[in-house]
Amino acid sequence: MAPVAVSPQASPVFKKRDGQALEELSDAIDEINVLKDTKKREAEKKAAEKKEAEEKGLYEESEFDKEKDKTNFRQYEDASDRVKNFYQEQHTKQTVAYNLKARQDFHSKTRAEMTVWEAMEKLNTLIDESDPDTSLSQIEHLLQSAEAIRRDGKPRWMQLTGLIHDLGKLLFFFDAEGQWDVVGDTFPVGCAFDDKIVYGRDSFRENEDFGHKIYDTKFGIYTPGCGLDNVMLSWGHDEYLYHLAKEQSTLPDEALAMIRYHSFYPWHSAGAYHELMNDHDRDMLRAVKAFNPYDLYSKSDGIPSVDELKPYYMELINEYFPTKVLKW
Ligand SMILES: O[C@H]1[C@H](O)[C@@H](O)[C@H](O)[C@@H](O)[C@H]1O
Ligand SMILES: [Fe+2]
Repeated sequence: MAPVAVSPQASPVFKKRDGQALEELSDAIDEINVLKDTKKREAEKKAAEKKEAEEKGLYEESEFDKEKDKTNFRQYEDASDRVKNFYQEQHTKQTVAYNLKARQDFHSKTRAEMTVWEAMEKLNTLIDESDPDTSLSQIEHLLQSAEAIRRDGKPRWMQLTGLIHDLGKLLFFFDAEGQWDVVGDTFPVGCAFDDKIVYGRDSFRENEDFGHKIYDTKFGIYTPGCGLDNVMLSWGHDEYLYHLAKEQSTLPDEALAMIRYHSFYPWHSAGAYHELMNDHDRDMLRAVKAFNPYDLYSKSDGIPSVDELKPYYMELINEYFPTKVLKW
């Protein structure tokens, strides 16, 4: 073998050993790198699988309500006068003019500053006059929804959405004119009232927009496919909390849609107003439909223990509301 240029002191034996050690070291480094790489890929794969499982979970059919008789819910014809009178008033007073004013008022000030849990406690005295299915306090209804979502193994952000979805009813304690501009099913104003709304088109006879030459036409002030973001839904707790959560939480779009549209039964359950949707709304409709059973059918579940559940939900609230004290 031809002599190699090495320093005269270096013995060929050592050189050979050094070379071997170097090679071994480089092999070891390679091995570690491969291992690191595999670990990284494994972690990425796991995260992707977890995300997929979570998302699949979101759209999977609800389990908790399998044994329930669904025909017992939302029976408006047999409902009490309290419910009937509520809708009579709501359908008369939710006009385009009122809705423009309500939105202006909303943006003009901060009504209170408090945490999500404080808001739940404040809401505790309100009994919803529009609801034929529960006379429980709102904190109990919220915990029932959240617990049903949790029991079915749905994503954490969805559990939190269940917990807060009706917190907008706090409006009642601020500027509301009654319950009619806080609770109840919602519907668009500015286009024809659909017959699929509770108690039908006829229940809007006293509304000043009924028979209006623009507002009472199929598309009214809107255009086909304009997207629900551009549609004025009757003002109340959904719209109010949606704006708040959009600005002050890190909840995903699906959660915001669940909040904004959960009372829009004519759309998410009866199939009305679909011509106004855009592609994003079609995606969101799936999420809202997935949420609906937890809102509606959990009303016949047992009464949850507020104190026992508080620690779990406090952690969840802090995860998605980084500022803790919110502007209401
Ligand atoms: O989201 C619900 C739903 O729309 C009910 O029908 C109504 O009675 C409640 O007020 C509301 O919170
Ligand atoms: Fe609600």
